[in-house]
Amino acid sequence: MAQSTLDSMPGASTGTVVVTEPLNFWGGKRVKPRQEKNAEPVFEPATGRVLCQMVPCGAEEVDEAIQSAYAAYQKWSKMAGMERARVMLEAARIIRERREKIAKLEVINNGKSIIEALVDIDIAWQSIEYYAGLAGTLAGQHIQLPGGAFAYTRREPLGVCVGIGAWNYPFQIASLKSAPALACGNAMVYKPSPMTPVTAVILAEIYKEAGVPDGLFCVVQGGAETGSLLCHHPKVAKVSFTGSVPTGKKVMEMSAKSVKQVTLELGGKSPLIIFKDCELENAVKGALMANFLTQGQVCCNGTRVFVQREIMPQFLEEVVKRTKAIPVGDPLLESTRMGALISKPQLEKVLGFVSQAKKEGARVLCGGDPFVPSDPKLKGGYFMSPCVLDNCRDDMTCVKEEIFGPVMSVLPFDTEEEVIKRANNTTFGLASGVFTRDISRAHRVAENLEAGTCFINNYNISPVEVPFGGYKMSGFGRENGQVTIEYYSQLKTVVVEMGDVESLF
Ligand SMILES: NC(=O)c1ccc[n+]([C@@H]2O[C@H](COP(=O)([O-])OP(=O)(O)OC[C@H]3O[C@@H](n4cnc5c(N)ncnc54)[C@H](O)[C@@H]3O)[C@@H](O)[C@H]2O)c1
Ligand SMILES: C[N+](C)(C)CCCC=O
Repeated sequence: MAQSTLDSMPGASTGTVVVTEPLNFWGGKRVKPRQEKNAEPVFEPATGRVLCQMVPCGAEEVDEAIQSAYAAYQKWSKMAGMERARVMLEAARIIRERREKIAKLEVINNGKSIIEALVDIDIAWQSIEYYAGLAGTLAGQHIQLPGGAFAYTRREPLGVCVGIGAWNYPFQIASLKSAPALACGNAMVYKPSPMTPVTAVILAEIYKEAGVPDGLFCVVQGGAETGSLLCHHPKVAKVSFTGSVPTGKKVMEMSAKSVKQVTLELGGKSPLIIFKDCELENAVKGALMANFLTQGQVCCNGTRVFVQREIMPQFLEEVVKRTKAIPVGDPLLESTRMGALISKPQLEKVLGFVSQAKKEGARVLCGGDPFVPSDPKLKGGYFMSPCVLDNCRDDMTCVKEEIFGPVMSVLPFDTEEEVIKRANNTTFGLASGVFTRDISRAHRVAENLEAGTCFINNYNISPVEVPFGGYKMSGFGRENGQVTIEYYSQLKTVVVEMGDVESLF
């Protein structure tokens, strides 16, 4: 079964794939949905054609998946870290071996370019490999106490963790959440976005093939209702959520009812600050990387580009020239650099932001229109031309709200003090960036920006070894890096008396 969806991939082209296999996975196998009458069509963004049906899981199915994960957790958590590592390394190897096929399926479901999807799949296996490396290192402390007594700590798993993902990095988010969870000895029940249901189940099959106990990584399909069943389930110890701020708040509220641990990876409106002493070509390239990956549908994008006034004309000329040259079109072609947005409503929402920006006084320097590729099969796709907005002010909607599309807002500034104040004037705090040749300024700015990440002289690179997560309303907890072990484990203290009990009673 694992191979059936992927087997059609090598020769697959845009507009040809239909996925018919069940998309749920628990108890070690794909599971047919029970309530077919609730099926929702899932669209291929590049064509607007129906790719598959997503049937949301109800309470019984969610419970079955969680019970199956719990049974697997009891076996997996008793294995040595080194044993878990061996299985995880095998899963990473299989992903690496099938990277092209998985990337193709991701493109067909998500609309991003194949060149980006391949990187996403590489980050996925790297994450599993990285946490496999840490699995054997989990250890506690030994603490000496008076009279020969001592204490020690044990790093223990939490139990069944739930992962809830967004649609912009479907396979990668499922991997980034499950890798540290499994390394620590937990099981995971994962719910992908209802818009991108097809690749998480491939990950589940690969874990199974690699040798995890049946049920260790389960996939349940669905939207808000299924997500809420997961957050309320009494056997769930933790919820790791990636998505928007409003949904993140709901997840936190629901999890609070039974005091579940929560990690929230939420949205952003990140500032990218370009000083006049920067290396301009790199700064322009950085601004493009900060705005146009995955059609601009990236949480940590640097969508408020602050440019020091003296270099604004040169910056705009170069950034517009390069933006106009971005090849938009069939995401499965290697030459394409921008594919289709996730859905028609998302495309309309983003175009609406551009119209609103114009009404509020912004000037469109390029793009911002629906784009119809010449290839007839792409006529129904959700494409738009990447957009650069000039004449922006801090009070404009396009500067304040997360657009989640290929729209860069450019703002002038004069001094470092002023720009830091303006950059921090947001409820979000996911990422930030600074371009300058002045090393002291770079670190001073990084220190003063209220964001979970600051990129110096680059943007949107996130190796798996480096922690990633938000400040302020962009969330809390971290993904990637060693620190994430702490978010998927708990510390038990064992206190050992070696003498007699000195009782006060
Ligand atoms: N910080 C990060 O790492 C990161 C990464 C990717 C996306 N995002 C953010 O995600 C957003 C876009 O993704 P989206 O549109 O899928 O977000 P969303 O909040 O609409 O949905 C995210 C997930 O939550 C589920 N969900 C919806 N309502 C729920 C409920 N009541 N209870 C439980 N689950 C529920 C959805 O089905 C989906 O799986 C943007 O704001 C973006 O910035 C953040
Ligand atoms: C890999 N990137 C580009 C840093 C994206 C992280 C996930 C946010 O949407």
